[in-house]
Amino acid sequence: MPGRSDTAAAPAAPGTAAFPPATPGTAASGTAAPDVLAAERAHLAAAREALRRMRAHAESLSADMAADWVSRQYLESLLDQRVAALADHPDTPLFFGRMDRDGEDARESPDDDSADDSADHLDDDSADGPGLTTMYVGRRHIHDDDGDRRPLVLDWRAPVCRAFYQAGPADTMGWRLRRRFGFQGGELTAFEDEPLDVPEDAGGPRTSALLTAEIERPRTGPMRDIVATIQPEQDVIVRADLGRTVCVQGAPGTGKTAVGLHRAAYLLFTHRERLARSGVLIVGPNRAFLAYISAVLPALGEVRVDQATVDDLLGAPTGTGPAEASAVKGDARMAEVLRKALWRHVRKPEEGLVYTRGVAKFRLADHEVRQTAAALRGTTRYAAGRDMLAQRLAHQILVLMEQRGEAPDDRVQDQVARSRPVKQVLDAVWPKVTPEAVLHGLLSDADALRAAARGVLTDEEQAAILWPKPPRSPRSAKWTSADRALLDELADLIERTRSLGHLVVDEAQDLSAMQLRALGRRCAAGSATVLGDIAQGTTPWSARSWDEVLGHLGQEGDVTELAVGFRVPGTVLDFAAALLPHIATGLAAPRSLRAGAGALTVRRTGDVVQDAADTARGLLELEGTVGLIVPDAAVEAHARALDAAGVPHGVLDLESTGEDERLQLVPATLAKGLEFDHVVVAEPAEIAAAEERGLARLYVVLTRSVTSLAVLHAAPLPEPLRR
Ligand SMILES: Nc1ncnc2c1ncn2[C@@H]1O[C@H](COP(=O)(O)OP(=O)(O)OP(=O)(O)O)[C@@H](O)[C@H]1O
Repeated sequence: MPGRSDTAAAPAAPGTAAFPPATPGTAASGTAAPDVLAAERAHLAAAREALRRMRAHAESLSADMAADWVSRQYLESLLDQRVAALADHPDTPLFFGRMDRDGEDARESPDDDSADDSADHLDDDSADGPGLTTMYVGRRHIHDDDGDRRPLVLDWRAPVCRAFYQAGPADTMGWRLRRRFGFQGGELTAFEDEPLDVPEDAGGPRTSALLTAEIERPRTGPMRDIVATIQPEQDVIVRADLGRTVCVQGAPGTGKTAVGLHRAAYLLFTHRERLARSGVLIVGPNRAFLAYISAVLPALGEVRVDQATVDDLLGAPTGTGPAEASAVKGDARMAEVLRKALWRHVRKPEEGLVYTRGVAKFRLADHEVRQTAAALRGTTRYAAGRDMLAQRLAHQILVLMEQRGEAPDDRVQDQVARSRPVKQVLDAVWPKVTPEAVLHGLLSDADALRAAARGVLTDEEQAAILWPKPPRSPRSAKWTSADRALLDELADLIERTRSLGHLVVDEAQDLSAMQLRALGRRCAAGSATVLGDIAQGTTPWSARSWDEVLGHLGQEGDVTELAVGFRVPGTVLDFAAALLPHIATGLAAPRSLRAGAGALTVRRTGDVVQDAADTARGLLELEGTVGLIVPDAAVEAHARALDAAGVPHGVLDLESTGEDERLQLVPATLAKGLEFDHVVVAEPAEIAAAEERGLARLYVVLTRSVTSLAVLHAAPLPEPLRR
């Protein structure tokens, strides 16, 4: 896909004047506007020049003062990163907003907000904005190089910039005016003023032409950042404390993914050092989705955030299994079964321990070994327990040596612990195991499974997961995606999984309890941002409630809801919402920011495949991206029809993103999380019939468009969509 050249803030809406009014009666207008625009352009030029000087300064720094080679390499790489971060991309505006308040500008710099160092030092004092009467908000901090390093642009993540996103008439946060800028390319072409010190209801509800223009700006490639137009309710989530796990329920297009990515960028800025050590990870449903969101964090200056699918983390499946087996294997009760299965590997000793030193023999009776092993069983991770058993047995031998008048030291204890007789006892009593060997043993052997699952799984459930034809060895086993989560659980029972600092989990409603537990281990010492929509759950184990999800994740957190849809126009959203009562009772119908907007066509046709190709070709005449979303089984037929009609297109599959083509042919099961300016959906009934939660899949598919949706069908529409 093409890289984003205009990561910028909102451009002027096509067809609007250079100074689009934001709020009735408050816009820049008349003769004042050109002056204002000229002054703002002058500030942009000054900021650009200051950035050039900051970069020149960074380039002049040398790593030569480093004490040794390793430090020099490290310093050099930091300096390189700093120079790269200070690059000025001509198409990216250096600021997108401005705030004003009355008073004297104290001309002092807020705590250095630059993202190069840890910003852990940004304490509460700086949150109020020290002394500035005007501040410009942008993607990165830029300062003058005069003595007091006056900030020309503040990083949007600095505490003081919270006001740009959250101040309103109800709480002005000490500011008088918010100004948003519109850009075309790198050119500042428009501004929009919003006075904050007027009563809330004066002049009717506030709408921002620049926000609407930004949302409706045609898509050209991967997802873009929303830093210029983050909404107050989104900003609260973005800036939630690192220590807090936040769970966001939101209808399609309410900005959950965008919010999760901006939260990652915010946390990295605010806790740079801590998170550089512990790490931040974004988990998404598949590679196509990760590719789609991959440009957002780099555009925000964060290039070192890992993005992974659950398969990347737990290991790609090498086989598939029946849905009933996956459902049981995904259930949280499996954790107990696995725990029992693992600890059954610790066995009663048949013999004691005899350790020979010189002519002396030291003996521990079998009941002594048994007691020692029994005292440890289940109190630690399995591997640590084995090491501790070795040390305890060695210690008991040492006591016998002392009783004989010897004076052995710690080194002798280590020798004994590593000796052959102790190892033999360990192998008999507390053998080394691998997750694969334990699971292979469990799923191959009805007796072993019964022993571990007694009182936990029913006979039918046990039968569902028992392999009908067990593979000969763990190595030859074909592991399914559900098995991978079980292996991960076992791996953690054997050795503790390392926790990261923060995890962003998108489309979390689709994860099984066991997958959530696996992710929970990876943020056990940190926190998480959990994003999803119960109505878009398409797996047989999809979550019914967020409390349940948080419970499996092992995190305490607040559930918040995003209610306003930014992507999907009102007419399209209303059409899709007819499915809601059938897929998620209790969820309110989503609300679109652009209530009256959007073009919806529902057409019955004799030849869906041909009609879809023709419709897609017509849509390519318009600006922006086009998604042709079809039943998985029909992808090939549609690809052939597009080829025959000479319509250039990419085909999305699990590994690819359809490359650079504006038209993407999308199997229904890969549409989740994606969006296109124009969407054509082929044969909804077939999409709905293809899987157990097919209506939920259809809801996902119907909510991917920003501008228009065409639904083509030969078979009757699913009942809830017949109007
Ligand atoms: N504050 C905003 N300003 C501008 N655009 C926004 C804003 N919030 C969201 N959007 C845009 O709305 C679209 C939908 O956002 P996003 O994909 O994050 O929604 P979502 O809730 O994750 O959707 P889904 O559940 O369908 O995956 C994106 O194009 C995003 O850039």
